[in-house]
Order: sequence, then structure tokens, then C-alpha cells
Amino acid sequence: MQSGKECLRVVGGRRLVGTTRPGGAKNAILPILAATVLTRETCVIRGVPAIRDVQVMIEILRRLGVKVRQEEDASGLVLSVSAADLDSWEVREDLTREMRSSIFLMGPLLGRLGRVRMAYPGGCAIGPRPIDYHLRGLAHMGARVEERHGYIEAEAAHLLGREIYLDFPSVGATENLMMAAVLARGTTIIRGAAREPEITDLQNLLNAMGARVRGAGLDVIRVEGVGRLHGCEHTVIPDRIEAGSLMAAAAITGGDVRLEGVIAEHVEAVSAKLTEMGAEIVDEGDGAIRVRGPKRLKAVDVKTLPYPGIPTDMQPQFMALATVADGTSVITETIFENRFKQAEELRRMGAQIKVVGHTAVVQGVDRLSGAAVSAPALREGMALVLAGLVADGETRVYGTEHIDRGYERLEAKLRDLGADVERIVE
Ligand SMILES: CC(=O)N[C@H]1[C@@H](OP(=O)(O)OP(=O)(O)OC[C@H]2O[C@@H](n3ccc(=O)[nH]c3=O)[C@H](O)[C@@H]2O)O[C@H](CO)[C@@H](O)[C@@H]1O
Ligand SMILES: C=C(OP(=O)(O)O)C(=O)O
Repeated sequence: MQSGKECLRVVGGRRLVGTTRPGGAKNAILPILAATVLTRETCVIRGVPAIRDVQVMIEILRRLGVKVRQEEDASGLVLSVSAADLDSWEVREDLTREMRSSIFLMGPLLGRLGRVRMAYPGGCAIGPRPIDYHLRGLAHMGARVEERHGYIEAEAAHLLGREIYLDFPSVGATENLMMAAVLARGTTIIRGAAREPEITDLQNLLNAMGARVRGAGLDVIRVEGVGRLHGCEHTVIPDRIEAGSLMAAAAITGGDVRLEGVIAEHVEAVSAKLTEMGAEIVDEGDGAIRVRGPKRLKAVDVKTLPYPGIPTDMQPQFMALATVADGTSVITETIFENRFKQAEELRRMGAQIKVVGHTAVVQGVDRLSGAAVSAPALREGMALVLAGLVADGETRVYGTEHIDRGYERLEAKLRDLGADVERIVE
């Protein structure tokens, strides 16, 4: 029996209808905030999502001596970040444990200060998450990298532009190496780079700061090192995973939801898959997408791939949809080793799911039944909320701290669309 805990209480059975919009992209703002330490001047970042990961990154920056001012405008949070005087080059263990994305500070601190010390970020609920590509790339650029007592220390009087090959298009390694390269001597070429839209957003920010980066969105990125960077203003792109999650909520409830402020191209693969499942998706132009869910979803096969494929960050949500679809869906996870933790929780709600290695076979059932479930991680939590929206009776989703890492006002947004969802402390 769980007590004194916070949960999202979802009562299933409501169609979602209305208009909503995603916030700024979590996976764009985190490297962007790290990149602001590359200059002594102030960077003003707009459209920042009010999520826990952003607050943790702000805390990390503050402990390095960075001044961060928070305001609000129509775009969301506005952050003015000023790293004029950095008084530390070390990111402590409690903070790296709090958020893996603290690794994004490695490249910028090394570029700006020539030195960085950081606790080794561990794996997480989605499996081991090595950082060997990050470290190998930095070493190739001339950094002396040492791993000791759970800490990584890197030093380089000057990083040198080099040609770097990534064995896999790692999003984080691509971004870290881009940030390390902007102040390096000479030109860095990253081959086998990840192509996610958040990398293009980072390129846009860096170039607005005076960097010379091109190629983001393709698999070869060229960075010509410059002597110094300056302050800038930048607005973060909309969160395509939050958008996809809200589209999934419309689809699973047989709803009719209009999303505004979306970049349709960023959710194309998700739209195509939802259409295959029987949803009707109309790109209305000007960043608006209308999603109408069918009476009953159809089973599909889903395979996660690097962008522009189906994102792994939408895989748990697709699994939730598959649990109530007509027929058998096969879901293959190719990005992370262990990202089916939601399956066990969905089974508590009556889902029929068999997991064998990287594949999950989901036999759609007529009804799910509400239950007490626990979010093992961020998207996995969203998947449980989606299941709760259509389950009979009440579902309590614990582990809200995971959901809050990346969803801004989730229960309020769903409630505005007619869902019966509230946050309660038992
Ligand atoms: C803050 C952020 O942007 N997070 C996203 C980022 O995470 P993250 O940047 O951590 O993910 P990566 O693209 O680096 O990881 C992809 C694969 O490469 C492996 N790998 C990665 C780096 C490395 O040095 N060695 C290595 O083996 C990982 O274990 C994983 O199997 O991209 C993931 C894949 O789209 C998303 O799920 C995360 O939401
Ligand atoms: C896995 C995710 O993020 P992170 O890399 O921040 O853990 C995610 O956004 O689903």
C-alpha cells in the first residue's frame, strides 16, 4: 500500500476535444542552456518549458557561478543567462545524478575554461547510457581525458579542430562535440552525426552567438572554430515529443484535438504511424495539426529509429495505444537496451504484452481497467497516463517526478481538453 505519495489520478472514458499547444522542447533547451557558458555575455532564451529538468540545469549553472534570471512572457519562461564569471569548472555528483543531461556541460566548459571535472552520469531506467563517444571525440580534439573514482576530468589548453566519426548517431555526443568545437582551433567535422531537430536548434543558437556551424539536420556537421562568442536572443523550438504525446492522447480517446504551435515536419513519422492506426491527421498549416481518433485503433508495427524515424521517446506511448488496438502490434526498440519497463505496469491494467529482448508483442484488448501503477521513467509515465485515459475506472500514476522532468502542466493541459485528471497527494 502506498501512502503520502503524489500521483496523477486519471478517470478513464472521456474523449479529448479542444485546442492545446506543446511547450518548448526539453531536448533542445538542455544543450542550449549548457551552451550559454561559452560566452561571457548574456543570452536571452525564450519559449523555455517550465519542467523539472530545466530547473535542475539552472541549479547546475548557478553552482558554476552563472547568473540566471527567470521571467515569463506569452512564449513561456524567458531565461537571461549570464556566465560572465565562472567560478567553478566542476559539476558535482549529486547534480549529475539528478540529471544525465549535465553531461552537456562537458564540451562548453572545456571550450571556455580549458578544464572540466564532472561526476560520471550513470545509466537510468531505460538502460545503460555510456558516454564513450563524447569522451573519445573530446580526446581526439586534443583533450587529456581521465576517468578516476567515478569522476571524469578533461583538460586542454586549446581544443583542436578534427574529423570525428560517430559509430552511432548519438544526439548527445553530436551536441557536446559541436559545443566543444565552436571555440576550438581549426575546423571540426562530425561524420555520422545525429539529425534530430534539436541539433538544428542548437546550431541556430550557436550561430546567433557568432559561431560558424553548418550541416545540422544532415549527417555531416562542420564547425569552424572562432576566437570568441557573444550574447544572443533565441527562441526554443516546440517539443515534438510532447506534441506527439498529446496527439496520442487524442487518438486513444477517439477525440478531436487541434494542436497549435507545432512544426508538422518534426512529427511526420508519428503522424504517419497514427494514421496507420486509424487516426485522421490534418496539417492545417501555420503550425496547426488536427487529430481525430477512430472508434477503435488498429494494431501496427512500430520500430524506433534515429530521426526522421519514430523516436524512441514515443515508443512507450505507442505501446499504450497498441494495448487497446484491434489486433496484434509488434514494437521494436532499436535505440535503448531496456526501454520496455512500462510493459509491466500496463499489464497491471489488463494489457497483454510479451517482451522478448528488443521486441514487444502487444495483443490489443477490448478494455483496460484502472489500477495503481508507477512511472518508471518520463515517457513511460506518459504511456500510463494514456492508458488511464481509456481504462475503466480510476488509475493512479505514481512517480510523478519522472513525468514532471519533461511535461509542463500535463494534468492541466489534459483537463483543458476534457480529461478527468488531477494531481493528488494521498
Ligand atoms: C536530453 C536529450 O536530448 N535526450 C535525448 C537524447 O539522449 P542521448 O543523447 O543520451 O541519446 P543518444 O542519442 O546519445 O543515445 C543513442 C544510443 O547511443 C548509445 N551511446 C550514446 C552515447 C555514447 O557515448 N555511447 C553510446 O553507446 C546510447 O547508449 C544509446 O543506445 O537522445 C535520445 C535518443 O533519441 C532520446 O531518447 C533522449 O530523450
Ligand atoms: C530519455 C529521455 O530524456 P533524457 O535523455 O533526458 O533522459 C526522454 O526525453 O524521454
